Amino acid sequence: MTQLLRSWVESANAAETDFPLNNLPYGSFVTPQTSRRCGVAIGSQILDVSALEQVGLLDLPQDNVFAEGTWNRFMALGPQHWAEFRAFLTDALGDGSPRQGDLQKHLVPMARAAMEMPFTVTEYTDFYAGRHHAFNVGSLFRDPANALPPNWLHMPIGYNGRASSVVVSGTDVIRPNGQLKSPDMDAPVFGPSKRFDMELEMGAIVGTPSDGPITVQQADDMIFGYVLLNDWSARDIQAWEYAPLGPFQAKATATTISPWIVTKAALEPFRTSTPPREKELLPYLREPGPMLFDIELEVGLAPEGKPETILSRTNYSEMYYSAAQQLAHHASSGCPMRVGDLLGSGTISGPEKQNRGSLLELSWGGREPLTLNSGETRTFLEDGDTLTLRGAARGDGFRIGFGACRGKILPARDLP
Ligand SMILES: O=C(O)/C=C/C(=O)CC(=O)CC(=O)O
Ligand SMILES: [Ca+2]
Ligand SMILES: [Mg+2]
Repeated sequence: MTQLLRSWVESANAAETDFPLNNLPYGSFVTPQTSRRCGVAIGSQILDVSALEQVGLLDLPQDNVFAEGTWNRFMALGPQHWAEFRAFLTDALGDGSPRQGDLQKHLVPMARAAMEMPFTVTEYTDFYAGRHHAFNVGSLFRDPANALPPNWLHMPIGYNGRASSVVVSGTDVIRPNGQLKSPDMDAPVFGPSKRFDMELEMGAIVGTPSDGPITVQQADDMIFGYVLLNDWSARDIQAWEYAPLGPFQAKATATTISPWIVTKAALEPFRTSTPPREKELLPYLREPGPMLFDIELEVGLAPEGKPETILSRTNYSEMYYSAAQQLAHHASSGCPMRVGDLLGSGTISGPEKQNRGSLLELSWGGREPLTLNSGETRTFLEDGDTLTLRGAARGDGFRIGFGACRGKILPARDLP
């Protein structure tokens, strides 16, 4: 098991930090004094790499890689530069580094910074690759006897989402209006969703473009890093609109991501395999090695002014298909993939009730309300609720964390 790497930034050596030297995730931030910057999380601090670039302390093949304050231009430099930059940071932030004096001036306390979107999302696709979630939703929306669609064990099913809807943690989420029609109604009405829900997912970020089919190994090599992702979902809008083309407005309100991109490099020690195949996959989808990661996940709900209740705990290793398999499938038609494309894993539910990654499943379609620590009950989200996803891979005496992925629900807009 990998050990904690010690840093001269003391807060990075604490067992409970999300951001030890082993992690070094990438984000974007502003402070009251500065415009948008690219930063690297280290303990309770952010290393301002836009400033390091400006003063000439970085050795990169191009100018102005970090000038815009997003990580897209850095991603486009490619895997060799990703590795070199990470090696530079690991060395320069390591205990006893002679660069401490130069870098110390460019540390910003996280408490003074507000996080922005770490990258510009080029396109966004969401998958449906968690077996427990697909089984549960199939049972609730369709037929418990045929819960999994016939194609499900043969390919990672997905839909094209909206890049424009992806927001960074901390952004409020306005309850959507939409067409609602329950089975007992003759005609739909238009109004606020009454079954507004979350989905606990991971997002994979494409860092290398492709133009044509790729192998699963090539797909894994193309992935730059991972974020936590909450695919906010209006179940009442979804149930009425989804046939036959899939989710549309139900999932177009917002998708929240965690502020830090945890690189694939930081997650390498935590690789794990997808579960045994129930049906043999076609060759283009077979994995040459372990391509999932052991990442513990949880979701908490805090009503306005009340303490949080943990609703669910699960693990990314529950997925049936890895992000690499999803990316290989996505490109299999010749669909070009681009730097900054975001792939949602699909909702990550586990085998037990306390491992379910959506309220749809936790409340079993609204029929079994949950009781919160405050004594209130919930089937779906109420206005004023704050939902927080957290995730970390656990090493020996350290954790590779993502920071919180949080959103608060605001009341629906007045109708147009
Ligand atoms: O089974 C359906 O009709 C729809 C399921 C979903 O909610 C789609 C989705 O976002 C997939 C996922 O997150 O796993
Ligand atoms: Ca989803
Ligand atoms: Mg969405």
